[in-house]
Amino acid sequence: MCAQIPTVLGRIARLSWRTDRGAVRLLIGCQVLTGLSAAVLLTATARAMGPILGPEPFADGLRTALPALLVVALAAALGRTASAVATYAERRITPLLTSQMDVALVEAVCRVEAAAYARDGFSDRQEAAEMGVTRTHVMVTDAQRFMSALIRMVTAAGVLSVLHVMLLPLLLLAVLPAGIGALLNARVDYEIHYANISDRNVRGMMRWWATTSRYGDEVRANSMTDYLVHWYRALSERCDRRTLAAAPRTLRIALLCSLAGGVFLLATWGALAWLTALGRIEPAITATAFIAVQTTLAALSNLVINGAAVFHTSLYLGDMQNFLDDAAARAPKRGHRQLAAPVDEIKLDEVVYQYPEKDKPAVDGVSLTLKRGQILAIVGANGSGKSTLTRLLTGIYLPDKGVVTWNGTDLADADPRAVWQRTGLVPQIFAQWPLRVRENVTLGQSRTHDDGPVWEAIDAAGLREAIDDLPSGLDTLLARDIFGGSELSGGQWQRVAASRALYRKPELLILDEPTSQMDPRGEHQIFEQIKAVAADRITIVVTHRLENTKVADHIVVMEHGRITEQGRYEDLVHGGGTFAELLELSQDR
Ligand SMILES: Nc1ncnc2c1ncn2[C@@H]1O[C@H](COP(=O)(O)OP(=O)(O)OP(=O)(O)O)[C@@H](O)[C@H]1O
Repeated sequence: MCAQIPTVLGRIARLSWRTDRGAVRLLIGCQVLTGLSAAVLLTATARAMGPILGPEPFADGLRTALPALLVVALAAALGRTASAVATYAERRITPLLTSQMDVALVEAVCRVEAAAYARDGFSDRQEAAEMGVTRTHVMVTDAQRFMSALIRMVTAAGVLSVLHVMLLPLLLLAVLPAGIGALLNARVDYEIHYANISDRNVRGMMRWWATTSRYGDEVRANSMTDYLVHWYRALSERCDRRTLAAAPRTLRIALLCSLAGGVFLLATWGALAWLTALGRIEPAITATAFIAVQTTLAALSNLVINGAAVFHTSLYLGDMQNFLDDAAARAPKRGHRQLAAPVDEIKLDEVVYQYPEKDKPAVDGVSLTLKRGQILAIVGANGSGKSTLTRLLTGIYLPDKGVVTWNGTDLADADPRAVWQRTGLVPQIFAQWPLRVRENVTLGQSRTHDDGPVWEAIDAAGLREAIDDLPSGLDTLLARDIFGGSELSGGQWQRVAASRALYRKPELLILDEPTSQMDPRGEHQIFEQIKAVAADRITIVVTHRLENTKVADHIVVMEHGRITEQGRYEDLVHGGGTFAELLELSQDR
């Protein structure tokens, strides 16, 4: 365990150095000053005690000792000032370092291949890594206190060794059990933390879902509150049970270590008294010995306690580093080929994709060719693979077998940014960003000071009236939970999602159930818009409203991950297949 401490200290030093070199220099300077002042203080104390406790009259002794006493006072003041400045330097580093770690974690998660989210335990490992960010808060403080205690201990121990060689080993034995206890308890804490990760992760997610105002109506009207609170409490109790189950273990460790430490401490004081009684330590410097023992004891205690804290932190930092390494390994490793503009053809050739932990492919041997100007409609039962197919078409997922090409370039070889710069997606479940209207439309695009294109996209989705009604138009914050924020209706939010995709003027426009929450007027407008802009791009519409597929040049019907029927609307309506059956069912009311 102790072997890890230098490595962790080195890592903390490197991270801190990268964050604020000036503060690190200041911190190191203060540490050195603290150590020096402790050494000067002890030496000057020894000098002062000689005349004060010597044979000459007390007043004369005091006068003789005055210069040494002044040095003691100055050293003490210097030590305290250095310690205060060290705290300031540490406070300059910690917030920046914590934010850096936090941003690194968020960035790592945002940059992994989307397929990584479906990997078993990814989310739990992320939760474990979050603890590393939290511990960053105390990391520099722990390291600084450890180093400061080490320096104090070295200086005080030097003085103590001069007094008698036996005193230092005895003191070491007195504090060692406390150190071992702290390390063992750190390990127990970490084990409990690890055992609770899954439950804590689920609890954190459920906390958000249960308390966000977004789902407040559903929670109340469906009488979910009691169940959710009960469930939340049950999860909390399960975590608490694990924590409590470890309490006797930590008590045993603490008691045994205190006992051993107490015995050795008694032996140290006994040894000091014995050495004084035997005259091995002069009575004149017994007071110095007393202070040296006290100082070394305090420094040693701080050393082992902060050493254990550094070790404790290292466990969580280890999790965070493992997660960051894992996320880096899961970042897209595709080629760097750029795409020739415009995108004239997107082709899927015998494409297969299976989610991890699933026993059947979600998309199973699909071949398809899309040409610029074409509108493709994808229909099929729930779970037939439509959304997964759109993820393959955009390169969000790469196929397990087969290839997806854009203008003949395999997406596995293409720079994903080049692909996504040309894509506009309205997913089934879209984000309702707690941002202003303008940012909700332009998010991900370079900033423009002209609102013309934003209004154009808003008009295309029929959203102008709703935006005009908002208190600050495009500047209105769309977050009802935030002071000054406003809220839109479900259909209006869906129009925002459509505006967002249209604003990008993408070469591939994918709309997955884009009008599921819209009124007929809104739905009509969106499909008119799709037709109006179709000539410049490839458009894909995924829908269960089969009437809407009339806009499409080509329709594919998916079943169990395969294309089982395809053609134009009129062909499929009279084809006697699944499409005709589904259409008939939708009209049978
Ligand atoms: N992220 C995921 N992880 C694991 N399995 C998934 C994931 N997303 C989808 N699946 C599975 O893949 C299959 C196809 O899902 P997909 O979402 O592509 O269907 P869909 O046709 O779009 O369905 P719907 O009409 O309900 O939107 C389903 O069996 C589903 O359970």
